[in-house]
Amino acid sequence: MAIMAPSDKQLTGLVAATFTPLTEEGEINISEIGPYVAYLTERQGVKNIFVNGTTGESLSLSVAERKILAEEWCKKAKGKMDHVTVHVGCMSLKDTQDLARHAAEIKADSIAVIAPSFFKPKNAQELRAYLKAVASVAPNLPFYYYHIPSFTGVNVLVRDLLDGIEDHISSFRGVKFSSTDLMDFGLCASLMKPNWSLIYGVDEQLLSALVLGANGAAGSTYNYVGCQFNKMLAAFEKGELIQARTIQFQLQELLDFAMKLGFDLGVNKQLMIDVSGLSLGPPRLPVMRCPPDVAASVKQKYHSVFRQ
Ligand SMILES: CC(=O)N[C@@H]([C@@H](O)[C@H](O)[C@H](O)CO)[C@@H](O)CC(=O)C(=O)O
Repeated sequence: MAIMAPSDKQLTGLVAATFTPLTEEGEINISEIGPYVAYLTERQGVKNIFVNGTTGESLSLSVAERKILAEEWCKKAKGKMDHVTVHVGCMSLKDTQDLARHAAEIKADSIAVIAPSFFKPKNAQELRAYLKAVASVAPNLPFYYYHIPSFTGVNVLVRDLLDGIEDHISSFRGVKFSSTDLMDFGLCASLMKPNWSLIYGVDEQLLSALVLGANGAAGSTYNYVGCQFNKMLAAFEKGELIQARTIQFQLQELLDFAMKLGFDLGVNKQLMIDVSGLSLGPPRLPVMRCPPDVAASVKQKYHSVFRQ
């Protein structure tokens, strides 16, 4: 059994899946990361971040850019954030291992990995072998499988993956579960070990996942409505289900409105820019910038739903 580093603290609560600040020309805008960290901690009450995930456009960034970002987030989060998870998944095992090694060097608190989506693992055994090969290069870093079948097309049931996983990956610490399959999620919850975390990633139905046993939540909307979700978590913990449901319904109302107008990363990033005032720039092609009329109506909806 590997001896875990002192950074092996359990991941719980809200985790903001960060957007990547880009300049208007599409280059990394590193100078926005310090203000971004301050905005999350001070205005949203969010103390955990998930860097270079789907929201962070990781698969549209080069490995070199991802290293620069991960390094800067870790630097700026030091002493301010409780936990920095770096997503290291790429299409190639070698690139993924490279990023996993790098995350260990820069002292990230944990890593998460999606399944590759071109040549896909076909079953739990193949997925486990892939994850083991990644974890083996950073054996002291807490390791999470990141399940996001809507993007990867890898529909291996997570409960099958969990079967005996610690015999293969001693640093395994849980799952970031971004699927709407609540039966698979519930079965994972029933298999959880005390030092694992089950982090849910579909913000619009977080409350259902909390009922089933989620330890926390990682998502894009916690960047700009984290303060509301923290109220929902507090209400849930106190057993005030009606209050928790009211907040969940508010977010559903906002996203339902945005989805009808074509909610995607471009719209999501623009919403974050409008709410936070940070200069996060456009998304990277092929994702398009949010059209101004869509941005204006989603922003108006945000203010009407979350009237302070
Ligand atoms: C598919 C997707 O983008 N899911 C988001 C959610 O936060 C999502 O934007 C939200 O639930 C609205 O659908 C997160 O799970 C993604 C995430 O955590 C990441 O950056 O990897």
